[in-house]
Amino acid sequence: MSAPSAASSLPVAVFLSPEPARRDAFRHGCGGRFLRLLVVESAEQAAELMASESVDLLVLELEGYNRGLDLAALGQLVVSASGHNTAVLAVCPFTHASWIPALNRYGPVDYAIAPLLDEAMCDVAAEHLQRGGSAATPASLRALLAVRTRMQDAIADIDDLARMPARVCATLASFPGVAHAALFEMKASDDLQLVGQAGKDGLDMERLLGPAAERARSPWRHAFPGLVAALSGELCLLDAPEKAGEPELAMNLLTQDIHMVLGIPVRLSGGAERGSICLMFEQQHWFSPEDFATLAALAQLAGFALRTAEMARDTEQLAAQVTRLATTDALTGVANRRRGEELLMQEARRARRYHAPLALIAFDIDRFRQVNDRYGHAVGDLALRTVAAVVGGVLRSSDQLVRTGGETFAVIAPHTSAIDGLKVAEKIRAAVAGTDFAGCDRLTISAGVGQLTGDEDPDKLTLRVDAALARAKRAGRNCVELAMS
Ligand SMILES: Nc1nc2c(ncn2[C@@H]2O[C@H](COP(=O)(O)OP(=O)(O)OP(=O)(O)O)[C@@H](O)[C@H]2O)c(=O)[nH]1
Repeated sequence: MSAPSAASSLPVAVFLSPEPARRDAFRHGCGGRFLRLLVVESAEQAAELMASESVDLLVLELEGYNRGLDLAALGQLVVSASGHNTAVLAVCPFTHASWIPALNRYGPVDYAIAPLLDEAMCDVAAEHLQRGGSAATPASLRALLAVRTRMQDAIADIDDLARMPARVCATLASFPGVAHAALFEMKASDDLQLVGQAGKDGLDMERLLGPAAERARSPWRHAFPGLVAALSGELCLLDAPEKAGEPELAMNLLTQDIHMVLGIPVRLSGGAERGSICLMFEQQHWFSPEDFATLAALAQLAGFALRTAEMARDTEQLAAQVTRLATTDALTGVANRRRGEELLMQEARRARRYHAPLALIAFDIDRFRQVNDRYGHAVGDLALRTVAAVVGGVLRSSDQLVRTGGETFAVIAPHTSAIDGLKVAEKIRAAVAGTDFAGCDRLTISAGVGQLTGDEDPDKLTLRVDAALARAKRAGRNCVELAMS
């Protein structure tokens, strides 16, 4: 690029905007600053001009492209500008900052963040030309690369997945100039959750943005970069809070000494799920193309971290569900036989340790075969569910009801002696006898009750209680028998 040699020979500039009003405004406001200022409406016109005469500066006014940017056409223009030694300045709307790294892939492009007042725009263009574009800042890139390495370490610690989002934020907040880092995740179409934050004391994203429930519908969703990036999937760079057009938001940020906010979209899976990284800076910071590439890599890592944490949560839930299925009787919802055996072993150990009594009750529905035979299996099933519900309703919360077989159940009753166990069994018998069963006659149960003795094996107690239950059947049913010791 050829810098202006003297004030008398101001450089030649081309200003490209699809919007006539913007072209007029720039021509009137900034025309006097250039030896020649040519305004054009399309990339083709700009390319023709650059081919026919020497152009020092090409200003791409991207605000007019909100409804769709022809990246390939503008990219070709950047390629041609770099071939002609023409400096390129993109004036990019803050909500579409991803256009900057996208254009950077075609060649060197400096940027300014819009909206800009006309006067400020002329100053930026002139400044840009005088300093010969923005120099890359290796120190900032080094710092960003160091953050990336620390982020990889933070993610590699899979032993503490629940704290991963917080670790990721703490790592992001260590980038020089970042006062606060936050991670947002879309949990549903209107549920944007703050999953982690770290930074300067007193800076709290919840307080800044208000209640989580309204975040995705907040009027600031078009203004605050963390929200814009998560909701639209666009890189959003607000380099001055007042540019967002939300005075209250600007005041909140400036009160906290925040002068720049960057929102980087985060992809959570191949689909539409997404989130964002939100970095708040105390000072403005210029990003080189390498910086943008590193920020994109950080967003990928953050996406991986969130996905991993989510997968860990899913696996935990799945494991809990498998355990529940493996230990629960599908028909009645009470503990199944296998779980019952485990519970009895556990309670026997506890009873011994604390020298507390433990009672076991086994009960069986009387002549249940007749229910099935007369009314059908479906009515029988419903009766079994009703028995489980009725008995569950008369037990203490510390008692465990178990379905040990087809129409046989057991109750493990901690801190319960044989005498008290007899009372519980009697309560069960009376409750079942007093219940109306849908679709069939009244039902009764027979029960056997026993108390764990000394160092008795729980299996032995089960045998004694089953024998007592058999005696209750022989005694005419609808009664309770105490197990012999
Ligand atoms: N509907 C239904 N019936 C079941 C289920 N499991 C076992 N049964 C039935 O329960 C009945 C048990 O019959 P028996 O063992 O002869 O005992 P009973 O008819 O209750 O007679 P007593 O126990 O001697 O009073 C059988 O008809 C089984 O088919 C089940 O899950 N659903």
